[in-house]
Amino acid sequence: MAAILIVEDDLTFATMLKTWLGKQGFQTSTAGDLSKAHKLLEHQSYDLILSDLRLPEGDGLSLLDWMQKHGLAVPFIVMTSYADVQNAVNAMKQGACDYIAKPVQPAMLLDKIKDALSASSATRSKKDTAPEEVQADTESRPAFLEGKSEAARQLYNYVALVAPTPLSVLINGASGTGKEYVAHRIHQLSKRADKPFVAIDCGAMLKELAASEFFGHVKGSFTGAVTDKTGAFVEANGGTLFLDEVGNLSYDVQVQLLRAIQERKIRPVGSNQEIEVDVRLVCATNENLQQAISRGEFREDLYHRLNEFTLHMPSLKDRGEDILLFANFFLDQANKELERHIVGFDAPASEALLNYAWPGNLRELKNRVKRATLLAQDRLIHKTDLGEFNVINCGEEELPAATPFALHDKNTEKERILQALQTAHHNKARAARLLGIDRKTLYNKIKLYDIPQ
Ligand SMILES: Nc1ncnc2c1ncn2[C@@H]1O[C@H](COP(=O)(O)OP(=O)(O)OP(=O)(O)O)[C@@H](O)[C@H]1O
Repeated sequence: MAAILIVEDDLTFATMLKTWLGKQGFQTSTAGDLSKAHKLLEHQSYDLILSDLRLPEGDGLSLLDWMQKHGLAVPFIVMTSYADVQNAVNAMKQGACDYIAKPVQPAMLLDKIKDALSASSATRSKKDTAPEEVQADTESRPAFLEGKSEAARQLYNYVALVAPTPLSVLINGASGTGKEYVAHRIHQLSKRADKPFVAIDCGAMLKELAASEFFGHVKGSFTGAVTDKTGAFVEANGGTLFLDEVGNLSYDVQVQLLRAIQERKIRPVGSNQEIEVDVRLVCATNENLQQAISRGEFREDLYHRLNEFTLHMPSLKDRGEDILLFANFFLDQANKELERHIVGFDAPASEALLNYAWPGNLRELKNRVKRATLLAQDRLIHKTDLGEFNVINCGEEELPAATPFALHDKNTEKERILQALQTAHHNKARAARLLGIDRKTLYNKIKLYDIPQ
């Protein structure tokens, strides 16, 4: 039985319509004004909306607008007087599927309702019949959104310019801003798109195994080398090698890496044969490598090799217009993953999303939206579903100088690391400072305790 919402301030007419539609086999609710309509739409699902054009506190057009902002795509029929036909046409331009002039002729209204309902179920089943296509697409490459803010426009202009060139790219930006996603994008838009994209997390790599990770090894070359191993350079041959957290490489490994890049040859550990390689390097860092150079921790010659072109990732708080776009994008992803059908965010939730400083950037937004999708009781996400928004500023200067989560006891170590990561919004540099350990140690412990990243 299709459910219809009647939005009409003339109560007598609304009741007549309700009774008559009920007799035709429809389930109906009525709203006398916009706020009641908003409330009903937030809590219930409708198959069709029948709305008067003129309403107290606004009109049918503003209801359409509200629905679009909340991602509600429900067939919408406007009821209007003859004098208002131009506005009805405007409503159709804005997304209404039909209009009917008052006084309403019941037979004509019934035809229009049936047409609108069958058109909408046809669109739905068309969407439902192509799941494999959607599936294949989302599985073969990461689902990606660019955004519409000025900062995003500039970033993707640069990405489009640099991607097809052979230049090595250094992407810098705070944790969770999407550096790895941009690296993928560069690969997809490059001439190497049909060759491999290999990602190495230098932050999580043990110093002793780094050479083997990059260049491979031959069986028996060191204790534990029980089989031959192909390194990342050979795996990525012809394609792109992405080095995340490149600032974490030890000095020795930096020397070996520089040599491989300069000579375009590598030698697996324990082998005396050199292998020619052709890889494009894209690296990411959330620390200031120039400062690392001045401290003598990062080689300047390697820095210049890796940094033929720099991309700076904007923080989410500087991408105001993109916040709700990403929130809805992550909501779609979460709905699929969690098999839920949440349709959007209510006004206070949207406002909270827009006003928050997002210290954990896109990663934090994605996590909050996923959690809210799971918790939401209604069709729309409310502010309370999104959790607390009181930690507004997590800038370095705000961090306590002491190490409140310091690791003293092996039994509680994992729990403390989890707490520190949560407090630092999964920014590992900050979490490491809170714990009083360096970032490499934190990465090793994350691996040791199998903490999801
Ligand atoms: N453009 C995008 N479109 C869709 N999702 C994105 C996009 N950018 C980032 N994300 C999401 O945000 C999360 C964080 O992105 P990513 O891992 O690329 O950030 P990062 O800057 O490399 O973080 P870190 O420095 O901590 O490694 C990812 O899990 C991804 O799901």
